[in-house]
Amino acid sequence: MKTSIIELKGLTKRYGSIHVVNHLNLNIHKGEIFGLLGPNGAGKTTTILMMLGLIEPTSGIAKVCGHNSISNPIAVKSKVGYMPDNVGFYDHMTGLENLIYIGELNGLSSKESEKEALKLMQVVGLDKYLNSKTATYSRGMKQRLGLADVLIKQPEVIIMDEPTLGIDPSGVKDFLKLIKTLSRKHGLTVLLSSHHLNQVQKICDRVGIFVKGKLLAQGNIEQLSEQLFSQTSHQISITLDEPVKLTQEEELKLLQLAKVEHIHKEGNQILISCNKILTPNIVRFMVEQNYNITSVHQKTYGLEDIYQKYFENQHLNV
Ligand SMILES: Nc1ncnc2c1ncn2[C@@H]1O[C@H](COP(=O)(O)OP(=O)(O)OP(=O)(O)O)[C@@H](O)[C@H]1O
Repeated sequence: MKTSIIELKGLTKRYGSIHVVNHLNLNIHKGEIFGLLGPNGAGKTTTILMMLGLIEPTSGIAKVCGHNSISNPIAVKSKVGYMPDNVGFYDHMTGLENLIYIGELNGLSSKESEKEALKLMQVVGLDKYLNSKTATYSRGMKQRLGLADVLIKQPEVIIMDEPTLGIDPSGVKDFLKLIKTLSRKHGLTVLLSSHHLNQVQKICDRVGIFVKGKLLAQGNIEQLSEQLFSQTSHQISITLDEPVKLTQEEELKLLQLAKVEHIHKEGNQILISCNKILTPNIVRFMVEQNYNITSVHQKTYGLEDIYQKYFENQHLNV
């Protein structure tokens, strides 16, 4: 059975009459990377701060590593490394000095802290910038140093608020890869909040879609896709060497293939929606009808599609 590291039960935060977080139930398991996704103002930061015991919930329970965040925030803080969206450093000190200082604040001796800091600067890829003042660090370098700050505490859980904000695309890729490697290597549980879907999709084991304080859905990409696109979960596009001229009879036969929902023809292309992967059957059918196929593309739904469906769908029920 999976061990829950973060457990939220009916977690609620109200300011006046406004529910910023509304009856949130969520379990995050040991070693998993969970992405809390939602637009600005969804309540992600408030949720994180309640998990850390920094904001008191109006009602409900938040537990991290078995400790109640409200009654035992110190125990929670000893297990969690928190990286806020804007990590601050002492700009007049070097990256290494900043990290050693954080190590000391977390109870390491100067010697231990220096040893650990040197190791971590290498882990996060800042070994060439040990002695540069953090005032000269780029945003991406600061995020890496922020991660080292978190790791020097040897946490069991890492919570990151918008960790990729303001980093360039190649920096983001490297940074997320680093998080994934660290999580897998050390069995670290990672919760990250973000609205950068494509990035998150690459490293998260599961995501939760959070809007106006409510968790609308949670699961891995395949599960969410299945829930949302169960009627037309697959689209196959076939390109021919000439404009598509399916006869009515052919179209009917195609529709009779089990699970074909819809056929759309445009120029040399035919787009078929079905709720089961039927690519081999459809290709065989087209070949049997003597059509020359130049390409076949099978669309699978990604997080971008899932997100869009939740946020841009007129029927959104929140
Ligand atoms: N102390 C407060 N008093 C009143 N409203 C607040 C307070 N703190 C947060 N809010 C409101 O709660 C809502 C959720 O804020 P929160 O910062 O948790 O969202 P978020 O999902 O982290 O968004 P962002 O990505 O913009 O940080 C916002 O509408 C915010 O204005």
